[in-house]
Amino acid sequence: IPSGVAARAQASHLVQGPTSTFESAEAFTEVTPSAFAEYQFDVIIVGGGTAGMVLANRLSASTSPSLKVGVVDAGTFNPNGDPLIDVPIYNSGSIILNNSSMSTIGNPQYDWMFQSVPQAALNNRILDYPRGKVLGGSTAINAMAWQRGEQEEYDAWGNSFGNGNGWTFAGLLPYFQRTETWTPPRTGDDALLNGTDPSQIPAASDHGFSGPVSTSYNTFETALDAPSILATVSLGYPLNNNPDGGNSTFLARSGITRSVDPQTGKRSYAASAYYTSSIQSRPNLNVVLNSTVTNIIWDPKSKTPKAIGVQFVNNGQTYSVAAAKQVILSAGSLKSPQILELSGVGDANRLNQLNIPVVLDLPQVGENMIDHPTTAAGYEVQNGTFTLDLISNNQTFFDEQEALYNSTGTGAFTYTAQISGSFPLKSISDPEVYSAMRSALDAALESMTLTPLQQAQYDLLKTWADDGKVGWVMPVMLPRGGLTSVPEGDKRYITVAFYLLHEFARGSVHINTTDPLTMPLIDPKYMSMEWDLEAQTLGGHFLRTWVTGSPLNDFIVAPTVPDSSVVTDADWQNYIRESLVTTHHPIGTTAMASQSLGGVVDPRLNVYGTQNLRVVDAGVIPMTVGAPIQATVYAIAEKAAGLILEDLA
Ligand SMILES: Cc1cc2nc3c(=O)[nH]c(=O)nc-3n(C[C@H](O)[C@H](O)[C@H](O)COP(=O)(O)OP(=O)(O)OC[C@H]3O[C@@H](n4cnc5c(N)ncnc54)[C@H](O)[C@@H]3O)c2cc1C
Repeated sequence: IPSGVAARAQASHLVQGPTSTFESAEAFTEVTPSAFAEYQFDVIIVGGGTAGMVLANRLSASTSPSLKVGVVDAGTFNPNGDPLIDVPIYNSGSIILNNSSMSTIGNPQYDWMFQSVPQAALNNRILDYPRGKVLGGSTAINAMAWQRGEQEEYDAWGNSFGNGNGWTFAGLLPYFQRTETWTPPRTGDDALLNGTDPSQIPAASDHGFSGPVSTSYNTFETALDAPSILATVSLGYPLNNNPDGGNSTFLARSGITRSVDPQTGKRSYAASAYYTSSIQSRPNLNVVLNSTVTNIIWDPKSKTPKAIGVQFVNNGQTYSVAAAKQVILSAGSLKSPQILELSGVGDANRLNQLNIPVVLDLPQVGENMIDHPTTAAGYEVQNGTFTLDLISNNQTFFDEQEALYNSTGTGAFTYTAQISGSFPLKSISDPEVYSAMRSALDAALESMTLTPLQQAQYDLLKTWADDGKVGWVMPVMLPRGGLTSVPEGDKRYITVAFYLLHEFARGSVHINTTDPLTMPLIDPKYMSMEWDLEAQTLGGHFLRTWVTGSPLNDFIVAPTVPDSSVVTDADWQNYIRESLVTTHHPIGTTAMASQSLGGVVDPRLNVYGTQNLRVVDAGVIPMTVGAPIQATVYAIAEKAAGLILEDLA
């Protein structure tokens, strides 16, 4: 059996292998920072990530108005494509191949490599917080799950936070569709669940067919995929035929949608999709790389704070670039608040302490951080079970799959986690346990001083939990080990994990220094609310139940980590405190909500109290949805592009 080292040698071979994701490598010419700073832009986009590249594309396409658009990104871009980004299996390369240089995550060439502050409720652990630091942002390093949340969750943005009908599920649906070119899943004997007929696959009418991002379904399966779905059926849960249509609960019969091009088997992401060579050659669009924006430049003549440009640092040099009409912060939910605070927009007390002149007292900047934390459980499965462990422990399999991928873009190298769906809390809890949790929650909330936004959010969350319709935990299956324990020899594993979709904890991200190149203090405050820990504990019990469902139970040998001694609530809580990590979906730090609720941006995504300044990224999501968030961020940016063009016309 080949060693991991041999597997890594093969893998590094592959790094030179695959060809460009882009139509042609010719179009992209890197602009120098000094040349970029000289241009007279109408719009400057800070951050060429998920939202930023959508805006760059849509705004520079407009003829009325016609706009000169500049994008400043701190990361790099390889127009010839990059296997670590393009080849889906490398998303988890560091785990599968036990080598972080084989992965974008944990690799400073691609990842900001943020870390949280010590988390009091997690035994003071400091958690890694990866974020994409390349053109395309976090979509270049994410796990490619392409899911939407529940209709109620989006409707709340419009109806409960004062943003109006445009920000409801129905209002956003055209923008979800505008983003994607969707390829339906397989049916019949070829389907993930044998015999799935065309009436049981997702509704084409909910999807888009001419958008930049290619979305599709896995075509490669291990021995554990279908049994994991069927196990929930044997436990009495329904399956979801159409999880992207506004009801995302329970496991997706066809697997979840993913952002992978089914023709090439490559990741489809914000740079490959929205910045193709024809877009790269637009004369009115310029992108400057390796350049970190430090602050907004304000018009000294304007009474209300008016953004007229930004400063950025490239290779130790500071540059200023002008924006005649608009500065858009799309630096992501962990970085846009930092830029606002460094520019004097934030809580006046905090800014005063750092001697930053207060341009605008907007106390909610950087508050209201909400995420999806995760706990995972590993099991050893029967010897010889066909799992993805073969990639790291069987050289022949690796070679075959590498050759297959390079010639056809199919096979194990295209695998992304596909068994997932959200489960309402009541569907996995005993009624008595649930009602005890609810009483304790009410008591806890009564003793807290809530912001108006929290009050509105918690009212909704309690209703959703009680109604038992909105998903609360999201189980996910990975057909391999390496996540909770180091795989041994030729053994085979399954990892089951669950995301907590609706935390009550509210974290924050703030600066504690005026140095713009220092990472902000990221404090998700995970499990700081007892309810969250109890909900997460229910998730732990659910994972144990899941693997007892038939026919998955036939494969299970024994739990690895946590081991079989973890049984009671207290055991699970200890395990959760020791092992919980982020699922990488922080939102809410520049929330779109009415001013009376403490919003940072209005429904047109303008920063309250300013002129010519918007935030468009995951930070504007006022309360999280029960799904990974990339599809939602793309939809927000598509909608924002329309709003901006209307306002600038
Ligand atoms: C490891 C990981 C796995 C994930 N998995 C999934 C998944 O499977 N499915 C899913 O739906 N979601 C997933 N997500 C979440 C999702 O990808 C992100 O929430 C989303 O892409 C965020 O988009 P954004 O536009 O807000 O920010 P980003 O896409 O992160 O873009 C921000 C951009 O701004 C740039 N930037 C930041 N600060 C500055 C500055 N000061 N100056 C210049 N440029 C700057 C960054 O380099 C980056 O390009 C994952 C995220 C990560 C990190």
